[in-house]
Amino acid sequence: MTLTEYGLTPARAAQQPAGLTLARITTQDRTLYTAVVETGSVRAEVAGRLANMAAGPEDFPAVGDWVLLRGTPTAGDVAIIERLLPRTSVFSRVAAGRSGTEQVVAANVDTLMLCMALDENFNLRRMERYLAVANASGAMPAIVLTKADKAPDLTGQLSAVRALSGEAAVVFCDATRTDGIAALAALIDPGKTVAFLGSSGVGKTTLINRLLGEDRLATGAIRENDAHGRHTTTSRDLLLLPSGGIVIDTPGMRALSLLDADTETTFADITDLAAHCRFNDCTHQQEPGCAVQAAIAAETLDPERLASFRRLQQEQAVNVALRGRARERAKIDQIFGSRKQMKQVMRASKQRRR
Ligand SMILES: Nc1nc2c(ncn2[C@@H]2O[C@H](COP(=O)(O)OP(=O)(O)OP(=O)(O)O)[C@@H](O)[C@H]2O)c(=O)[nH]1
Ligand SMILES: [Zn+2]
Repeated sequence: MTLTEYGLTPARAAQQPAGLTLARITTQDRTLYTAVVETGSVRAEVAGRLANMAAGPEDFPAVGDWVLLRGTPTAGDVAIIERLLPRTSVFSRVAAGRSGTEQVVAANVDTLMLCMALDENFNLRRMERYLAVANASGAMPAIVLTKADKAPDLTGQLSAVRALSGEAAVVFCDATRTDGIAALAALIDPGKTVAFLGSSGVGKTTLINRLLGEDRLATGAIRENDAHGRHTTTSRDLLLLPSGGIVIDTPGMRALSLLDADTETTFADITDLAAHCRFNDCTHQQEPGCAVQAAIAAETLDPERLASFRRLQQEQAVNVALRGRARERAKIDQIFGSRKQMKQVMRASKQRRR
């Protein structure tokens, strides 16, 4: 086993200072991690406080992260995580409990496979939402249309998706055929990390199993769900594919809540049009000289796409506000223990100054 198989690049390798060992997190169970080093797997825990840690839960390692371990642990050791290396991409969700608290579920995904079935669940607005999330994450989006055997109008559906895909590759799969996922497999380069996003039942497990090779893992063996539908087997969060790719498969990754969205990139056609509106602050509703409304009148822009753009923008604004507040709370808790204690500290320091 070598770290290159786990996606180590020369640029990452250069980030290893003397006395510390580079490792990639493969599983996480609360504060206990498994990580791979050059000689194999180690169990790892975070040092009391990460050297470069700011404050929030987003600063803790997650599956896919590159970290630096204290000393030179080898396979089977229990290691201490000293530092978290910068991420190329990050996926978060709102943690259960306190509203707005961010929880990182995966990091350093190169390509995010946005999965949608071509059957009756096909929905272009949902794909726009996935694209907005992917475009904000730092990972490259790719669109994977599943269940091609159930497509009522494959050609029409493909061109509708291509019209909104931007830079993302678009492939379709039919898992009922032996060669049905070749186009997907071709998107996964050796040493690159991918993850699958899509609603329940679109066929993500089926695709991952196919990529792993059927003889290696039978369906159902990858994920042993408990009564709450969560993984009980956490040892399969980061998987090596026989073809040399890496798949991150965590439950939080599969159904993403919209924490970050990049509507500018995702709706580049609309933002380009808006640049030609007469008024800088045009809301594209009934202003004169609105280039967006003109495109709708000319039937070159789908009004539903404009509605989708608006909806995502509004949701994003709310999320940004919520997140700002949650981050502030987390910082206060970390520094002072609680808001109440912070107030006491402030009062005391005010009195001292008098
Ligand atoms: N007809 C058809 N059925 C498929 C195809 N791919 C998957 N299925 C079926 O769709 C169902 C759901 O597939 P899964 O792979 O479990 O879906 P999933 O996205 O992993 O679902 P969750 O685990 O709930 O997230 C299964 O019954 C599969 O056999 C396909 O290409 N064509
Ligand atoms: Zn306008």
